[in-house]
Amino acid sequence: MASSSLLLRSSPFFLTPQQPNPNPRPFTPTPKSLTIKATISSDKQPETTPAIKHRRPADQNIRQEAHRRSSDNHHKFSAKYVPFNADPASTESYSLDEIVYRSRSGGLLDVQHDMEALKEFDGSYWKSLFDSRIGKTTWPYGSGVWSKKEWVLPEIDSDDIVSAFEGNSNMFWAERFGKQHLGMNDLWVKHCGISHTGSFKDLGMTVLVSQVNRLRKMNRPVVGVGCASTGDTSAALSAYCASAGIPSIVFLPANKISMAQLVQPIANGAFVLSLDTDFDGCMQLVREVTSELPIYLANSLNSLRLEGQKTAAIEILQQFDWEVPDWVIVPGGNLGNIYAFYKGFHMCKELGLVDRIPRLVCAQAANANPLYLHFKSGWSDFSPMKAKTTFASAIQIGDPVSIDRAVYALKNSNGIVEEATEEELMDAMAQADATGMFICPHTGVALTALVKLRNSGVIRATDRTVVVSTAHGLKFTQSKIDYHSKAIPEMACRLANPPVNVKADFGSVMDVLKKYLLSKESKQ
Ligand SMILES: C[S@@+](CC[C@H](N)C(=O)[O-])C[C@H]1O[C@@H](n2cnc3c(N)ncnc32)[C@H](O)[C@@H]1O
Ligand SMILES: C[S@@+](CC[C@H](N)C(=O)[O-])C[C@H]1O[C@@H](n2cnc3c(N)ncnc32)[C@H](O)[C@@H]1O
Ligand SMILES: Cc1ncc(COP(=O)(O)O)c(C=O)c1O
Repeated sequence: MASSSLLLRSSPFFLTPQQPNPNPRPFTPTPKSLTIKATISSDKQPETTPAIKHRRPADQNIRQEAHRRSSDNHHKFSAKYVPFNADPASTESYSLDEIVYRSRSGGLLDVQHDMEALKEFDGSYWKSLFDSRIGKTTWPYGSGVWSKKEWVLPEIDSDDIVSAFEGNSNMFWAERFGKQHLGMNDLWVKHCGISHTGSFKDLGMTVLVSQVNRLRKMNRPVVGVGCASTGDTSAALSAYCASAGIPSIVFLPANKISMAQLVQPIANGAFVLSLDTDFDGCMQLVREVTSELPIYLANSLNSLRLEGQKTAAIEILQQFDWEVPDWVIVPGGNLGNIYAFYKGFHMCKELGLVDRIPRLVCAQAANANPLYLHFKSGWSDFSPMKAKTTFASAIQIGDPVSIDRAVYALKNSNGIVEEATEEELMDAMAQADATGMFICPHTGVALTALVKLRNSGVIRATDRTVVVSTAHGLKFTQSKIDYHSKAIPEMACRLANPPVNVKADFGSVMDVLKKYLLSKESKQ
C-alpha cells in the first residue's frame, strides 16, 4: 500500500476496544477542503494499538459495548428508497423504515445514498477506512459487509445489527486452471460461498435481517420474514433470523433444491413450506402472501439485500489493492447479484476510490437463459420463460424479478451475457475441481462463460479476470457424485474420477497402484 491517511487514526468511525473514545460528542464529518492529510511511508505502518488489555465491564456484551462507544449514529450519512432508474425529476422516495417493496408505478426500488455527504470525504479516505477494518474484532466492523457500514445502512444502530462475520471471503488465485486451460496468469475466483451458510446470500441477509430487527424494535408490524428460494436464500434467511429470534417462513419448490440446502432452514427452525411448483411459482405465492400478512418479504426484489451484496464488489477492488480487474463474471438467476456488483463498482468510481469499473459478464444456464436470449436479441424483446431443470439449480429461474436491474448493469458496464449447457457446466466444474477448487455448478456456469470468451478472444490471456463463485461446493455434492459415477443420462462425464474398488490384500493394492503410477509417469 503506497500511503494512508493519518486522518483515519482519529476517525470516530473506527475505534478499537483499546482506544476508548476520548471525545464522545456527536460526529460531524470534516469536509474534504478542511482535512489535513499526512502520508506515511510504505514501510511504516500506522501505530498499532498499545498492548494494554482492555475488557468491557463484565455486565456488558459486545453489542452493548459497541452501542456505548458508538458515535457514528449522529453523522449525517443517510439512505432512502427511490424508484429504480427514476426520472431525475421524480420526487418519490421512502424512508428505509417504511415497509415498501415497489414504487408507485409498480416498478423496482433502489436504495439511494446521500452521495453528496459521502463525497465530503475523498477516495483515499474511504480506502484507508475500509482497509483499516479488515478482520477487526470491533463490532460490527469486522464483517466484510459492515466494514462498509456508511455505504450500506448508514443510519442503523450497531446494536440492531445481526451479523455472522460475513464477507472478507477468499480471492483464490486459480493459477493452475488459468495457466493449463486458458493460458492465463491473472485469473481469480472470489469464493463468496465460503461463508456462514455457504453462499453469497449471507452478504445481503445480514443487512435485511438487521433492518427487520430495527423495525421490530420500533414496534412495526413484522411478525415474521418470508422468502421464496432456490435453496440458498432460505438457508441464509433462516440462519440470520434464528440468531436474532425472528420467525422465518420459507417457500421452497419441492424436489428442486439440494438436500444440503433443504436441511439448513429445517435445522434453523424456519417454517418450511415445500410446494409443488418451481421457483417462479413460489415467488408469485410469497408476493401475494406478504401483501396480506405481516410477513416481511426477504427476496432480492427487496433492494436492502443488494446493499449487502454490493460489498463483494468493493472487496474485490480492496483485495487487488484498489486496482481494477478487467472482467468480473457472475452467474445469474433472479438477477439481483449482477446489479449488486455493478452498484458496488460504480459507487467506488463515483466516490473516487478507482477511476473505472470492470466489464461485467452475466453467465446463465442454457436451460434457464431468459437474459441471454434478451442480450442476443440486441436487448429488443424480453420474454420470461419456463426454466428447464439444470444442475445449476439455484439459477433455475425463468422470470427474473431483477431483469431491469441486470440490463441496466450490463449496458452501463459494456457487459456481456453468456450461457452454458449442462455438459459444459459440469465439465467446467470437474476441471476446476481437479485443479484444487471444489466449486458449485453455478460457478461451473461462470467458468464456462470464461472459457468461451477466452476461446473467442474477447477475454485476452493477460486480462485480470475474476470469476465469482456463489455457493460452497459442499452444498451440491449429489451433482458431483452423479458426474463422477457417470450416472448422468446422455452426458459423457469425460472427467469422471470414480473410486477404484479393490480387494483388501497387498497384491491387489500393489497392482492397481503400479498401474496408476505408470499412467502418471507417461503423462509427465
Ligand atoms: C470476540 S469479539 C471481540 C472482543 C470484543 N471486542 C469484546 O469486547 O470482547 C470478536 C469476534 O466476534 C465475531 N464477530 C461476529 N460478527 C462480527 C462483526 N460483525 N464484527 C466483529 N466481530 C464479529 C468474530 O468472530 C470476531 O472474531
Ligand atoms: C488478489 S491478491 C492481491 C493482488 C496481488 N498483490 C497482485 O499481485 O496483484 C490478494 C488476495 O489473494 C488471496 N490469497 C490467497 N492465498 C493467499 C496467500 N497465501 N497470501 C495472500 N493472499 C492470498 C486473498 O484472498 C487475498 O485477498
Ligand atoms: C449459488 C447461487 N448462484 C447464483 C445465484 C443467482 O443470483 P441472482 O438470483 O441474484 O442472479 C443464486 C441465487 O439465486 C445462488 O443461490
